[in-house]
Amino acid sequence: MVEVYSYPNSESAAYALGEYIADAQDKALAKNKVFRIAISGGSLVGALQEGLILNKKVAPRVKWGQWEIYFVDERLLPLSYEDSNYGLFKRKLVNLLDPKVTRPYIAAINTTLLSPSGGQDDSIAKDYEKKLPDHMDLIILGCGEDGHICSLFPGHELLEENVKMVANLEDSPKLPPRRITFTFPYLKKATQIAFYARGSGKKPILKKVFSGTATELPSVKVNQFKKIPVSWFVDEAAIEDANVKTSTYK
Ligand SMILES: O=C(O)[C@H](O)[C@@H](O)[C@H](O)[C@H](O)COP(=O)(O)O
Repeated sequence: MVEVYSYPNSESAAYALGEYIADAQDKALAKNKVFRIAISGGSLVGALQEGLILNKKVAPRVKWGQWEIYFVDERLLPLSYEDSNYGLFKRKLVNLLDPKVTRPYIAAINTTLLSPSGGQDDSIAKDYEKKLPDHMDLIILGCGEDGHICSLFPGHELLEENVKMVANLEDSPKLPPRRITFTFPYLKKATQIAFYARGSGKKPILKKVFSGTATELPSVKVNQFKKIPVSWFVDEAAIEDANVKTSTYK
């Protein structure tokens, strides 16, 4: 079941996403001691800053010390590099937290396995897979202008991967080229999944995603997951050409 929550601008979409995440946290913590969430890179990280820190209604609800944070994909670079999703998340969120706040566990790639040749990239993927819980309470995805999610790109052989939960690739069309990524078998284990997409640049792809015919797109394959609630948080600029019923969260 897919819900599309649309807002006048990207900030209000991010604020609503923050409330949805806090609700998912509360649901998970009612059953377990930890909230296991996997996030994407890109514009989502800024939205998480808005929705979980700047959003003063949600910020006090976030129990960071009980969070385990994973990345649905990661670029195979040192964590301090501009393009590292881990580095971006630390800079944009964790470093902004009050020093008194207990820090979340954040699963980084094993950088001792990094090499210029990429000779151990498959070991980085295997090592990351070992860090993963059986499933995530929540996975938050972005949607690329080509409809990719994580580092799963339209037409790429990794879309057919049905054994590995985390795979590596060296030919990402979105730079940098060497990455690890969740695969569909792992995405399908999530309790719930949300997307965040903003801006007029996403208008063409969201029109395709909700056209009912673009079944080959990775983001559409997620919409078709059985038994996993999928929620999109979008701004009007991104969704206005899509033929889909929208509402607002809660
Ligand atoms: O590491 C990555 O590159 C992201 O995980 C990637 O999957 C992202 O979510 C999409 O490319 C959308 O990015 P934007 O939201 O910035 O367009």
